[in-house]
Parts: sequence; C-alpha cells; structure tokens
Amino acid sequence: MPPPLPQAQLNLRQRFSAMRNIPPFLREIWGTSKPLTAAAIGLRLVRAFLPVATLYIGKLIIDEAVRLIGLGVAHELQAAWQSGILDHLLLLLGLEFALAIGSDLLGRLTSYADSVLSEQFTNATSIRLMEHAATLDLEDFEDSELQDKLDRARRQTMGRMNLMGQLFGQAQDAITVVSFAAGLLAYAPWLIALLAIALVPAFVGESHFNALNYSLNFQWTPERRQLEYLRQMGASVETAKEVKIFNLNRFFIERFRTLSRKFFEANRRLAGKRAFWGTLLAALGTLGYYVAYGYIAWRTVRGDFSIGDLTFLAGSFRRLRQLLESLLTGFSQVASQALYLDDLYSFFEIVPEIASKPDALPVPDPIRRGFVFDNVGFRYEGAERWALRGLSFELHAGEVLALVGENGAGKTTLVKLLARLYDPDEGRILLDGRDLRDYDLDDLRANIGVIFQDFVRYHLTAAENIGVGQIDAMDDRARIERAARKGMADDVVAALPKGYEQVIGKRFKDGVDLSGGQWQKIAIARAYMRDAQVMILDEPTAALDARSEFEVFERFKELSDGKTAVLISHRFSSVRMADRILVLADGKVEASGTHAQLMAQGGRYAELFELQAAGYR
Ligand SMILES: Nc1ncnc2c1ncn2[C@@H]1O[C@H](COP(=O)(O)OP(=O)(O)OP(=O)(O)O)[C@@H](O)[C@H]1O
Repeated sequence: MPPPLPQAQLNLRQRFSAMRNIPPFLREIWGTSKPLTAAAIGLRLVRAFLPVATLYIGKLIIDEAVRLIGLGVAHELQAAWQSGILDHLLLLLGLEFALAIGSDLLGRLTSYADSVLSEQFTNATSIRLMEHAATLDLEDFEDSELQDKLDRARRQTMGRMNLMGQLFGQAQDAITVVSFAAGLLAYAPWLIALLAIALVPAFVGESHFNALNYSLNFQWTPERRQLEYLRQMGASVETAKEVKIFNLNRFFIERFRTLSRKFFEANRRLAGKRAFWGTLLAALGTLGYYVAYGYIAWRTVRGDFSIGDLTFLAGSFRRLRQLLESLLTGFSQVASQALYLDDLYSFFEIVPEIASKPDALPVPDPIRRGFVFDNVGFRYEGAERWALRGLSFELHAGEVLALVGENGAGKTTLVKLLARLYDPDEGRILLDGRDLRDYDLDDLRANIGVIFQDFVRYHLTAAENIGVGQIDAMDDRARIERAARKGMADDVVAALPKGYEQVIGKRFKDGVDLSGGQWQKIAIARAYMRDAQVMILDEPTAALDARSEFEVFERFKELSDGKTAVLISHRFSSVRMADRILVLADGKVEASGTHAQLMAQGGRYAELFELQAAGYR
C-alpha cells in the first residue's frame, strides 16, 4: 500500500517548473490544426472585450434613464416616442441587445472550435502514443514502471483537453481583466490592488491542493492498474470460463472492493480538506469585494459618482473579483495539469535501446553461413538468475534445428534473442559473420518468422488472422489460402460458417470460437504467410493431437526446404525428424546431435525420450 500523502513531495518550484510543458503543448495544438487554433484564439480575443462594453453601455443606459427622469418626460409612450426624446435610450438598448446576441453567438462558435480541435488533438496524441509504444523494446513493456507510465500517459491524452480550454480561457480572462482594470483605473486605482491581495490566499490554497491531488493520483497508479485488471478479470470473455468453474467472482469483487475503498478514502479525505480550506480562503476574497463596494457606495452618496457610475463600478468589481479569482485558481490548475503533461512527455522521452544503427546492413539474401551464438549470456531485467549463460552453438543456413529442454531451460529466450527482441548481456550473436546488431532491425524481423507458444488470438476474421503474418499482403487472398493449406488451417477455415470472412473469437458479435488446436493451426498458417528465410515455431503445436503435430512438423520440414528453421517441442517423437537437436539445460547447451547420435550418447535426451516412449507402451 502507498505511504500516506507526501505533503512535501512537490515544492512550489517543482509545481511551477511543470509550466515548461506548456509551450510544447501549445505548439502541438497549433500543429494539430492551425485554422482551428487561430479561430479558437481569435474568437476569444473578441469575446474578451464584450463584458466591459456591455457593462459600460449598461451604465450609459442608467445615466440616460436618470436624465430622462430629471426632464420629466410625458407619461404617454407614443408621445414620447414621437418627440424623439427616447432615441438615444433606444439606440443604447439596441446596442446592448446586439452585444448580448453577439456574445452568445461568439460563445457558441468558440465551444464548437474547441470541441473539434480537442477531438482532433486527442486523436493525434493517441496515435502518437501508439506509434511511440510500437518503437519500444519488449523489455520496456515487461517493466511495471513503464506500464504505470503508459497508463498515466494514456489517461493524459483524454484529460489534457480541458487544459487547452483552460489555457485559452485564461488568456481571454486576462484580457478582460485588463479591460476592466483600465476602466476602473480612472475611478479608484488602489481598489484593484485590494482585490488582488485578498485573492492571494485562495490561490495558494488551490495550488497546494492541486499538487496534493496529483501526487495522490501518481502514487496510486499501480493500484489503479490493479483495479483495472480486476475489473477485466471479473468481466471478460477470456476469463469467464475459469472464473465460473472456480467461482472466483466473489474473490475478485472482494479484492476490487477493498482496494477501491482505500483509494476512495484517500480521495475523499483530500476532497474534504480542500472544500473546507477553499471555503475559508474564498471568504477572504469576498470580504475584499464588499470593502470595495462599501467605499464606492459611500463616494456615490457623497456625490462623487453618478448612479450609472455606481452600477458600472459595482458590476466591474464583481466581475473583476470573479475573474481574478478564476484567473488565480485557474493558473494553479493549469500548473497542476501541466504536471500531468510530465507523464505524457516523459513517456515520449523513453528511447528504445534496440534500434538500427545509422549505417545498418541489410540482411543477406540468401543467408550463407547462418547464425553463431558465441558465449551468449542473458538475464531478464530485475532477475537474479541468468536465463542463458555461456551459450554457444551454430545454426547453419538451411538446417532444421530442434530445441528441447525442460521448462525454464531457456528455449524461448534463445528464440527472442535470435529475433532481437532482446540483446544479449554477454557474448554476441553473429549472422554470416557480422554481429546481429549491425543489421537493419526491420529487415531482420522481416526475415524471421516466429510463432510463439503464447501467440496472439486476434479477434479478427480468419483471413486477417492469417494475413497479419505479412501485413502488406493482407489483401492477397491467394497467398492467405496457400498459407492456410501449408499450416493445415484450410480445413479449419472451411468449417467456419463464413469461411475466411468469419470473425473468430468470442469478443465481437457473430464471432465463432475455435478449439485450442484450431487456433494453433491458424497461427502456424500465419508463419507460412511470411515467406521468411528463418522460420521459428516455438511450441505452437502443444494443443495439436499427436497426428496433427506429426504432420505439421513433417510438412514444416518439407516446406522449409532451403530455409533455416528452428522448432521447439516437448514431444520427442516430432523432434526426431530435425537435422540436429540441441538439448538445453540451465541456459546452456548440454548436448547436440541427430536423434540417433543423442540416443547413442545415452544422456538426458535418451532418458527423456525413453520416458515418453514408455508412456505410450
Ligand atoms: N519475461 C521474463 N521476465 C523474467 N524472467 C523470465 C521471463 N521470461 C522467462 N523468464 C525466465 O527465464 C528462464 C528461461 O525461460 P524460457 O521461457 O526461455 O524457458 P523455456 O525453455 O522456453 O521454458 P518452457 O519449456 O516452459 O517454455 C526461466 O527461468 C524463466 O523464469
């Protein structure tokens, strides 16, 4: 559980240093749509002067009315109208009316520009987020800190739009304040200072609580992610089966309840304090206002100001107080929202370590010699144990190599290193004599087709599920069908009500679910979709029946003629057809050779083979 709220975690300077995020933020908004941004700003500029104009004309109307009263105008409206004595008053009323209509119209136009702009900006930021996430290393994704950061960043794309409205609104208010202040300056300049001083406490209070709110949200990111996870576990197609069988509903709900209650409590305490102090500090601002009001009223009674002046001044002060208050509190809100931008920007600042060098080589076509693992060691981030250590072997071009070994021996890790999902911590991997890191990353990945044991079940159509193996050939139906035949998925697809157009998986309407083995056949077809020089099947046959697995591997050997291939399986009967078998134990090669050689050696391989064979007798 997180420690209690860190009161001193963010000092004032830190809070305001977040303001440095504002200029890039504005630049991005401007970059999203220049015309819309210009419209949103231009409209506000005009609107900024409307309040003072409206109030001033209001003052003129009152003064005119008072003057007319003094003249003792006839009671007959018609007579007065005809005499033209009301013309000036009517003109002023007409102007006030036009201002009211104009202000309403401008307001609506501004909200329209804002909402369109914010939608565009949110979408653009979401896309940028996805694009950046795609460049990151697998290792980054497995890091829970990054996941927290990503989670916060994702929230920011949605939440930051009110920041835009607020910033623009602040600018508009600031101009209005200046216009009111200019009007007031002529009457009683020091009152403006009085108002400003009276509002400072409210401002400090606001900014303090905003910062606390931010640290609360920040600290609770891991818990919020857990809540999200629990919510998903408790209510999703993927988990429903097991949740029902084990009756886990209550367990998940209870966990959710406990955790969410703690978060709620922390939030509630903060909201309570905020309400109390907010009221108290705002009262000071109100006090300042009434002192000013009293002073103007007295001056009017003394005859210094007209009735119109009194209404104008009182109105100006009221508006000025509201404006200054919202400016000050708004400023602290902007500062605190800018803190949230830190999350977004710091996510964008993460630089992947695995990337192509500037002068990267293309992958040789054909690969001539193959891969060499030279004393390779790799340890997962934060793990104490080495997943691989002192691993040396060759994968010759054109050979079918099988990897066997007990759970956790390092087979999958080896494959991930081969595909450069990670780089080794020790030793090196060579491809045709050059370090794997010298090659262009995209080209390398394009030349390696891997299906992992935990391959993804895309809730898309059958054709798309296979097509994702070579995304640029997604529309090539003939190629998809060929791949399906090679992977023995053609029968699976043929049995679907809508064939290749059938959405598979239960998540969406009309989706049809497949058996585990059928999913695997689709995944294997995906591997064939990519006509890669190196093909790797990491145990994607575990759910296949014995005959199917045998056929898959037979075919795999046939079809990978001239290709370099790696397969991983726990079924020794399937593995024996490989050109060479590598037995891994504790992250290194324990033995290697053909099936016959390994059997003759009588080591772990022979022992495990006998064990499996005995099971069938
Ligand atoms: N993402 C990860 N983060 C941390 N440790 C990991 C990760 N993946 C695997 N490991 C650890 O690395 C070691 C090797 O795992 P690996 O998945 O390569 O084994 P494997 O031989 O493929 O096993 P299996 O037959 O069960 O698939 C194991 O000790 C495992 O706990």
